[in-house]
Amino acid sequence: MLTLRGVTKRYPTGDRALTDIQLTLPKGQVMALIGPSGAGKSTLIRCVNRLVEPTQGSIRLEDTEITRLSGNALRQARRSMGMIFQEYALVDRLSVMENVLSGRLGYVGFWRSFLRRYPEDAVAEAFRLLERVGLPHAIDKRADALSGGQRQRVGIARALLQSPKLLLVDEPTASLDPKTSRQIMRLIRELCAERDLAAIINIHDVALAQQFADRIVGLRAGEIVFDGLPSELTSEILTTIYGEEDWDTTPEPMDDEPAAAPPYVPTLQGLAAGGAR
Ligand SMILES: Nc1ncnc2c1ncn2[C@@H]1O[C@H](COP(=O)(O)OP(=O)(O)OP(=O)(O)O)[C@@H](O)[C@H]1O
Repeated sequence: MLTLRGVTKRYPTGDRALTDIQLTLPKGQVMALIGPSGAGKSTLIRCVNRLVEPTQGSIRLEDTEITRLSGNALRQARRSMGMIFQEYALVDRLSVMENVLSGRLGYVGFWRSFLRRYPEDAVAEAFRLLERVGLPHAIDKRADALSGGQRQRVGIARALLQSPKLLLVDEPTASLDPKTSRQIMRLIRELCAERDLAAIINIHDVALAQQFADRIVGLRAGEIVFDGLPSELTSEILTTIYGEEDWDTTPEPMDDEPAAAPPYVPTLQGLAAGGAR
């Protein structure tokens, strides 16, 4: 349903961020995009909705050749791709409901949205979505009164109000604690399953990616170096993606430290044993 062929991005500075990316994402598939800083993950996600212009290659969403569009047609195509951001991108002084409704800005006319008059069906759907993401009691709260996890739930509801065909998710858990991160990833996964919605999730946390994605794509220096199932992600493959590291050990307490519980560090072994929290 989403197909990338030969996508290359070279920034005007000369940085080559992506090289000849070939990728097909079927309907309903949740794909995690992992890789070290600077590997090109954000660039790839942003090329799909053309927030970043690919230098070469083609991007197709169902029957629409995204790379050929401009003006109104591009705006329309972007509506079919919901974006969820690391820093939530909410308007702090607006209520939760108004933030969610802003997901419809591309549909209602400028004056209507300026006057904040949204069609009844959009308001009804926003209520349903806020209920679904677990925020039915926060509808009238200002966005800046919410916790990080609640803000991300608003971001998810806003993206879904667009009725997207595809979700583009950029480090959704980077600012969240481990438990909230898991809840957010679980929510995204469940919503994708309920709606047969495909998602590309750019994420640094490999354990979360393994736990909640159907497929993992590893980028290194702008190239795909792994594309497979979460269960296929071995230490060797992690080394191919990120470089040399001892992936299977957890830190030992120092001799003079009390034997407190070690900090949670997900390991492949722990995950295989179902030990991830
Ligand atoms: N606007 C830009 N202008 C020039 N170079 C850029 C720009 N944005 C990104 N780059 C370069 O493109 C490469 C890929 O960057 P990108 O942000 O896509 O990587 P990333 O994998 O998302 O990194 P991170 O995990 O740190 O967010 C890097 O070398 C980066 O310096």
